[in-house]
Parts: sequence; C-alpha cells; structure tokens
Amino acid sequence: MSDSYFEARERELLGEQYQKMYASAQHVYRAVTVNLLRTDAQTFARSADFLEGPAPFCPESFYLKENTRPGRHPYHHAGVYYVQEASAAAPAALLNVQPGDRVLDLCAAPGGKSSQLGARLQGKGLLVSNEYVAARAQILKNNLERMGIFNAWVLNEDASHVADAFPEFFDKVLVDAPCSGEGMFRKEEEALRQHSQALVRQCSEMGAEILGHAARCLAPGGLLCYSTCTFAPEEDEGQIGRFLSRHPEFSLLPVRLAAGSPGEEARRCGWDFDASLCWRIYPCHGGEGHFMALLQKAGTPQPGRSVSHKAKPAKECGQFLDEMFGQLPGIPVQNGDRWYLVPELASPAGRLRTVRCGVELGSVVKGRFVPAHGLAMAFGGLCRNTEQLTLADPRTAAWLRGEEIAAKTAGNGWTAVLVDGFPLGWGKCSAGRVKNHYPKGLRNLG
Ligand SMILES: C[S@@+](CC[C@H](N)C(=O)[O-])C[C@H]1O[C@@H](n2cnc3c(N)ncnc32)[C@H](O)[C@@H]1O
Repeated sequence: MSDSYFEARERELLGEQYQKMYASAQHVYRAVTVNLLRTDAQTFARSADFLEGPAPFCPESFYLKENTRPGRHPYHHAGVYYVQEASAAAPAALLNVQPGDRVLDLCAAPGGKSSQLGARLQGKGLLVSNEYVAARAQILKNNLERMGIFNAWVLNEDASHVADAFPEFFDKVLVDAPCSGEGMFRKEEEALRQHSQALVRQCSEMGAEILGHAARCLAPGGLLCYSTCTFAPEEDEGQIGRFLSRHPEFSLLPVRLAAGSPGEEARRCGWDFDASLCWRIYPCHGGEGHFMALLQKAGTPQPGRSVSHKAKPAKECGQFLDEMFGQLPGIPVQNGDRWYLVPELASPAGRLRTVRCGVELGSVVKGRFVPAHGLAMAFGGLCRNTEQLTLADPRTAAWLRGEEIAAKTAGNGWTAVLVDGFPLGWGKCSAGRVKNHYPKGLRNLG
C-alpha cells in the first residue's frame, strides 16, 4: 500500500499500530458466504471440502483453502454460496433480518450483502435491492436469481427515487456506500491507482446524501446499517457523526464482533458522539477491511402496508405450475409475453425502474409453457419431476459443461436438475436422456 496521502494519514492516526494493522498483515484471505436459504452453516461446513474454516465476522462466512476455484464448483452454480470477502459479510448480519421483514439494500450490486439479507428472510417479507449503475443492476439480478432469492424486487434507481416511493416503509435498511475503497488496495491495484484525497471527499458527500434518503424510507423503530470498505475518517466515523447531528431521531447501537476493533475517536472529524460504538475490521483481523455502524430510528413500528395484485396466470402457465409444484408463494403477474411470480408486498407497477420483481416463471410459446431458468433456481428443490445428481456423479460436471446426460430419476418432460438437492436449472427428459437447458452463458467451458 503506497498511496502517499493514505499512508501519511493512517500513520498519523494509528501511530505505532500502523505497521500491525496494515503492513505486517500479508495474507490475503479468500472467503465464501453460505446461502442460508439453501442450507445451514454447519451442514455446509461438513459437505464442502474446499473450506479452511469459519471466519469470525458472521456465522455464514468461511475462509477458503488455497488454490480453490470456487466459481466453477457445482454448489456455486446452484447458489449454495456466494464468493465474498470475509469482512464484507459482517454488515448484513448486523441487521438481524427476520422472516417477514421489509428490507432495503440501497447500494446492492453485485449482491453479496443482498443475498445474505434475502436468505435471512427465508422467502417471507420483501427485499428491495437497488443498484444505481444499470449494468451492475443486471449482475445483481443474475446473482439473486442464482441464489434463489424469490422475494426480491431489483431496482435500478437513484436513491432519492427509492426514498420518494417508500416513505417510512422498511424495517431494515442497508447502506453499503460507494466509497474510496481503501480496503480493496491489497486485492485491486486499480483501487490504489484511482485513490486520492479528493475521491475521499467526493465519496463522503455521496454517502451523506444516500444516508439521508435511507433515513426517509426507514419505518419508525427501524434499523439502519451503514458500511464502507474504506478506512477514511470522513467516510466512516466522521460520516456517522455528521448523520447523527442532522438526524436527532436516530441513535447509535453498539456493534461488537468476535474480531475487529471499536470505532476510533480520532476519526470523528470533530463530531461529538461515542465513536467506539462503531466497528472496524483491518487487514490484521483476517479481512480486507470494513467499517460499520448500526443506527435505530426512534418510534414504534406500524403494521406494514401491502399492495395486492389480482392476476391469474395463463392457462398453460397455471397448468404447468400446478403439475410441477402445486402452490408457490407470490402472485402471478404478466408482463408482455412473460409471467412472473411477484412477492405479495411488492407493487411493480409505477415509475420505478424495475430490473426484476420476484421470479420469472416463463412464457407461453406456440401454446406451450416454457419455464424460465429463474423458476428452477428458486423452486427446483420443490419440483415433482427431478433428475438427481451428486457431487461425486460424473454427470454433474457434464451437465455444467452443457452436455446431455442419461436420465436416472426423471420422468419424461421438463425436469429440474439437482445436485445434492440444490438446483442446476431445467432439463427436458425423453427416451432416457435429459436434454440440457442450463443457460449457455453460465456453463463451465474450457
Ligand atoms: C460498495 S458497492 C456495494 C456492494 C454490495 N453491497 C455487495 O455487497 O455486493 C456500492 C454500490 O453503490 C453503487 N452506487 C454508485 N453510485 C451510487 C449512487 N449515487 N447512489 C447509490 N448507489 C450508488 C455502486 O455502483 C456500487 O455498486
């Protein structure tokens, strides 16, 4: 790490601790976060042989063994885990999301923290997952689809529009702010090259604006988590101090994790509050670096408002769902020639730029229903016709390469293909063979 402004600032703030916090921590840890919608942390730890052990920042994060390629593993394809730096997994867990909550992730792409929030909802309630940059919002949608988060509404909006549309609506809000990325220095040279004091100031202003919008859409009594992957005072403790001075209706709750260190008084930028209630993770703690603070809005939560939709799926779509699944959670909604299963609390009509609301079910082509990949990823484990694979079965690798495989458990017609019960998309079975419908862009090639 050699940005001169960064180094001079941190040496001054940390004194003798500087060497310990950054320079002597050479090891770069890689980690994954298990998807609690697919399995639990203990079962995952037993079944995945590529894990080094649990990370100390949240129960669903695990360090990886050296030389693993987690992106090609069948469990990755099946959304059993998300490749996520260990300290980055901490903030979402602080919100203590419960099934049925209304949750907003305001700066969500590529989706690591949204996946955690969605998994903790266990399919009940609503996750609104917003990303400002359009191309990144598509990546977010794809990741949430792979993780099977079926009650997510993915938006590509300015934070101010989200706040206008949902006044005091959410029980829990996460602001993982766009930041100067000092916690990325060891992983990405580009973050180091682009860094400057001016960038820190710019990010601090942007973060303050986003936090203001987050405050508006949080319900009375609701929780707001603010996090960054930077160490800069103006974006961290200083940001929280400024927010508290503008928002006396918020109070700071203590954050204490098994590893890391309390927020620092010297980084308050002159604001008067107890910065030690915040939490920091430095490279020496076993993660690349994160700052987080948990805030509560005063007041008592009101019963949530819900928006009802009335729609019946096309005959072919309804028939397919009845035969293959029975009752699924959500409301069928048509958009053009496609059908979606929309979470009950969501209202996809209106002016918000929606990337995806709920699960894409499929479309009717020449009088026949063609199921969408997202349907298999969300509900494949519940499907009545399945081709069941295991990690040890050579057909699993063949399937992920896009090959046709021999049928052993599926009957004729559309079938969900599963590895150890986790979904790997659709196949179509006939004459003892399963034709491969796993999307071409997702296959393990080369
Ligand atoms: C730190 S990243 C979020 C990472 C994400 N929470 C995760 O865990 O995968 C911050 C995100 O904020 C987005 N962003 C950029 N400008 C923004 C703005 N003005 N308002 C809201 N979000 C913005 C960035 O595109 C980026 O995807």
